[in-house]
Amino acid sequence: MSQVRESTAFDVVRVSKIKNDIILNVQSLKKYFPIRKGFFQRMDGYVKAVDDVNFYIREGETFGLVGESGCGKTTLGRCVLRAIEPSEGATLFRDREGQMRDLNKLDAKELRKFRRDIQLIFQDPYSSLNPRMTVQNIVGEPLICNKLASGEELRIRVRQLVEMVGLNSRHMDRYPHAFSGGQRQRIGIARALATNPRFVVCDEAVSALDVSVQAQILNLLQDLQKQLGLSYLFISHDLGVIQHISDRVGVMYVGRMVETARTEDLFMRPRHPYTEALLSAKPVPDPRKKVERIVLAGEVANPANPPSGCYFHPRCPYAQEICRSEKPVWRPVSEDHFVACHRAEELTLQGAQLS
Ligand SMILES: Nc1ncnc2c1ncn2[C@@H]1O[C@H](COP(=O)(O)OP(=O)(O)OP(=O)(O)O)[C@@H](O)[C@H]1O
Repeated sequence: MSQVRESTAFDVVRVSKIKNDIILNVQSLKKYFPIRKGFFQRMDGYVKAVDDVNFYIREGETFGLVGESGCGKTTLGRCVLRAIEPSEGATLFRDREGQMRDLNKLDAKELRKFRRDIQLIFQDPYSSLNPRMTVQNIVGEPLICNKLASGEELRIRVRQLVEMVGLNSRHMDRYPHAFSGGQRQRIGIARALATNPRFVVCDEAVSALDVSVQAQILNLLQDLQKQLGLSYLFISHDLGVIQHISDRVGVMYVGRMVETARTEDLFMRPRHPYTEALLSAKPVPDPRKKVERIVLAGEVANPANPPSGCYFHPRCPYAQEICRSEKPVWRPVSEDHFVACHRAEELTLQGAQLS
């Protein structure tokens, strides 16, 4: 625990010291993309894609990350994987010996070791698989690259993985084009699981699929989680999917985490006005149970030039002077429920009907 920083504005550090079931603890994470202009590519500010984000994920849990397009979900997922370098902050990950290690401080060699433990399932099962490779080669590649299997052992391991995701192992010598979208996503999952990871980032993993196929893949991910003890960071813009799969949910707005809570708590008792508005737009199967839709005024803020104070204040129906001038502190409002809103303790907000 020596690498835990003391400087965060709230209690995640304390939480992680008390609870040893946290696998990932993200602290004050930032990713600012430089904006360059003109012939000389002069620096002209930053896009604050991830702006001081804090959250944690427990072992064996699914943490759903939701928010409008462009709010920074993908960038956050990539920073956690260190597929892109964060600008600042810590990503503490529990290693197999139980120690929390800051992934952002690891050198290339150490990071390679961790890469086996942390994998990514992509959104698009059509473009993420190499069309010139067979299923055997696609799924086997991470095993070869990490020197985990070769020869007959490799073939046996790939067959196990392919069967584990519900595909017929007789089709291992076929190419991706011979499979449907759902089957391709199963191949992508088998590949992600090849190195026996403990933590998987699922970035819009079912968004490109038909609704009936979505349900099958979500069920598969849940079965695999139970079987293998996986922890997921599940990124989606679809609240229905997030509600179905997540144990806890985080809501992002313009690069910032505005609220995290257990799924039922977040849906039934939101504490941030943006979460309330997002939930009010969620489709429900029974229209008689529809809650009043909150139509937000104005546009989503520009992450290159965010507003002062709370980034949501220009659109917030509850905004007061303090919201315009001061950034709200990220703080716990009840167990496992964190929020960044000046008025979180005094507002009673409308929840959603659970479907
Ligand atoms: N490489 C980059 N260079 C500059 N800006 C970037 C880069 N990647 C992302 N951004 C910007 O960062 C912000 C967050 O983008 P990101 O793709 O993470 O959002 P998102 O919530 O995943 O959106 P979507 O659901 O549409 O994928 C956006 O304003 C985007 O334009």
